[in-house]
Amino acid sequence: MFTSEFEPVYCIEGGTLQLKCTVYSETIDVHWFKGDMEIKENENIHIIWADKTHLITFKHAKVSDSGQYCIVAGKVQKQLEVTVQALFKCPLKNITKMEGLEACFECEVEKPYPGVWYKDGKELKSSSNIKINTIQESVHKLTIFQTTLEHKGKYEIKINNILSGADLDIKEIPDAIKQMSEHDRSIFLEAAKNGTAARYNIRIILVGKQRVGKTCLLRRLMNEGIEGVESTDGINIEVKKCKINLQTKEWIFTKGNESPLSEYPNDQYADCGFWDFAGQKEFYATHQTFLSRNAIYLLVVDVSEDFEMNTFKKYIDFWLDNIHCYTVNDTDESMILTNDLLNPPVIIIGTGMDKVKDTGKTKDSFEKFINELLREHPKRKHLRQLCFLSNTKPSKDKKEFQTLRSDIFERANEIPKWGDNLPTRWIFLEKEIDRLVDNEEFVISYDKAKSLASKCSFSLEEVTLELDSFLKYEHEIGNVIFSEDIKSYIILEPKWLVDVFKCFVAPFQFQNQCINMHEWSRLQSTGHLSKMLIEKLFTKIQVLNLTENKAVALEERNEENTLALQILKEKKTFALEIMEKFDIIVKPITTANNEEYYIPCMMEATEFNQILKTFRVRNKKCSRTSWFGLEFNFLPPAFFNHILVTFLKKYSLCIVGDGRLAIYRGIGIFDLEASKCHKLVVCISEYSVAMQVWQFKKGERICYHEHMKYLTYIVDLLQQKYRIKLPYQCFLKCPDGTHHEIAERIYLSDVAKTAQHYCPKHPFHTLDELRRFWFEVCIKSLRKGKIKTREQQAVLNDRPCDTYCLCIDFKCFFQIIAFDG
Ligand SMILES: Nc1nc2c(ncn2[C@@H]2O[C@H](COP(=O)(O)OP(=O)(O)OP(=O)(O)O)[C@@H](O)[C@H]2O)c(=O)[nH]1
Repeated sequence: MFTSEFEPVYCIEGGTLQLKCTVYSETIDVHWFKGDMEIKENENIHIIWADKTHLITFKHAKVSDSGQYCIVAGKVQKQLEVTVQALFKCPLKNITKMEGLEACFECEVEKPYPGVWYKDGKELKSSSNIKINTIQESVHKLTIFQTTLEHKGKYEIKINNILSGADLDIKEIPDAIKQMSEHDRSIFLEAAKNGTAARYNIRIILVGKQRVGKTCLLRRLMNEGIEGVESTDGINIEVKKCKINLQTKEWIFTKGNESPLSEYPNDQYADCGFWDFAGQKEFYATHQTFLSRNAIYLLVVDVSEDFEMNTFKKYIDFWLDNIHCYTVNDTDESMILTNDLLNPPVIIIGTGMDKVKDTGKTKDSFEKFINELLREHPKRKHLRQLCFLSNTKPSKDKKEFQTLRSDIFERANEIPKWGDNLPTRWIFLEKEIDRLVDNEEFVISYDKAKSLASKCSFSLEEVTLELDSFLKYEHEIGNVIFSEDIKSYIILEPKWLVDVFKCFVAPFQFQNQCINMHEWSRLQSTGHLSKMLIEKLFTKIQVLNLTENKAVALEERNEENTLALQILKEKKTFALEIMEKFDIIVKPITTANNEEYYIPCMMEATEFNQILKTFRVRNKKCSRTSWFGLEFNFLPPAFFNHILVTFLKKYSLCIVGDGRLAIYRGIGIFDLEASKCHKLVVCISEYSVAMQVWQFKKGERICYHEHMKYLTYIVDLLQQKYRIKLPYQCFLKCPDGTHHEIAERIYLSDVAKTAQHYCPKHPFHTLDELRRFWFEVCIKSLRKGKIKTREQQAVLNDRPCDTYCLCIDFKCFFQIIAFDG
């Protein structure tokens, strides 16, 4: 029947596929089959014959055209093997890259054809950031040099009418990395070249007044009972005990000695950590270190209390202010959710519902109360919802806590970029650190961290550089505590630092091991922290608890213990250094080169009048300058310390008669020069810092401008360092006035309006009188027209007085005008 041979046919996808046969007579009908199906003509398939020759043509062959074909002529059939080879030897592959890195799509084709690239259906051309090229005509490449989030999308290449496509996913650089230096960012990107993975963290911070039920609420959230709950000493941190399934939103807890949750994959489960802050005020000086901008805050209040009580309002205001200062400025995108919402989110939880008679009424009046309290204040924008419950008498199925868990998860989702994409090797190192923490190794040496980093394939030549960037990132997000200037040790578990802090900063109820020590009462009155007291206070932490006697005994026994002892000593020194770093303790500068530690936040308050008496300030031979001060909308308690400690590190403290240093709670008195006739007094009260100079030499007209400038400088610097915003305004006050009372303050933003100010102690003060101690240019000379340029007149007449402050230095005058404009 057939007069032709049937050889296997081969063709490349997109090309023309032709199958041919000849039969012995023109009258014979030929039918083409693939499998059982007869092939019919369509726009891609043509079937023709001429005389004895039959031909079937596939215009654009597809890979699916491959297979066994059957050609039937009368009752005879022949088999024919057809292979259509895919055009793309190597098709495009999906790519996931960290933003900022290079992304390169590549494909290889069987036959050299030109290709056209598309992104989301639109043709792409080469540009400064995009390169399109071909290697030996068969490898097509598309390179995007510096990817941004806009480059995300579907990329395709069309070659000989065949498309190959793949997705480009761009992972955003974690926010914490964006805040770091250019150098750290480039190290991060280098590490990210070897692959990245996502990691989700939720930090839930419970805050509020003491005894309102924070710890009970934490226990309830963790599905535990509330028996035996005691007042919290410091901060109770519960981490690595809870994971949340990102899909099902189920919360998974471990209890007691159950195996840790490390087997749950990071990209499918979020790590959830709880930080329960003690409510006693004494702890506030150290709490700031552990507050975070990347957290969900549960502000707990006992709604069975009288809302109208001043303390009730004060605590809500206080915590919302504390949280609000993380909203750095209005352009910080990560903090602004929408026009009406700011991050970090806050849920107010009203406990004690079992104690109120009419729950409906309580809810209504609490809502009304919050509305009144916050009104139009921007801090209101952190508030997400109010929630009412009882810890002691929950509902039967405890559904209210389940609902709260779901709400918390929803809030976490709202925090932009809450899933951080990290270089895979960084995640490995995080896991190594978790393992150490599971074995209760909370502090490790830098060398040990280095060897762990090498184990996790950190770049060999630059292991310390990459390790430092990694540690800075982990510090920024609150997983570890690391400081580049005290590198000897790294705190892997913030709990350790909380423990160190609470050894020193805690209400007396938690310090009764010191009850019999006169050093303790000395600390309270003078701030002095003796070596013996340090040792005693350290006994509060198990791992640092080794008294000298025990130590010597150990030392005598064997060498290994000597080494252990050495490490222990080093860790104690490190603990002190780190407390110094956080301004909890300080070695003040004195003329006698003081080497002793002081702890200003643990001192009891001293009456200012008492200090005036000690220094005989009311003596005729002493004159006092006006007060210059800054009044803040809100000043976090830790800033109280930071400001005072910064002065203690720069200015030499006065020494009082009995050899005591002139440091008091919130007050430092410093000698400005060797004759000790000029004493700078810095006073920090609730929401203000004020300074005055006591002059024990008459007849001098000195301007203390540089000290005033130093104060504003450090306040601005501290805000930058801690990335919080603390708006303030400058004020002046009569020399005899009290620094902490708001009454009679003359705000610099008002002084341009009047030249004289009423004073209750004296009939009035001229502005010049108050200003001349702090500002070199007095308004009088401006008024008298000694300075005549138009700009200067403008300063005199219209400019807000903050501009005056900056204008005093004539050398700067020109720049300042430009600054204001
Ligand atoms: N009736 C009632 N009592 C509660 C409720 N929540 C907590 N308590 C009780 O209040 C007391 C203090 O509870 P904690 O959970 O320790 O309070 P806290 O806010 O953590 O206290 P600090 O750690 O000192 O700041 C305990 O005796 C609890 O039993 C509640 O909803 N109703």
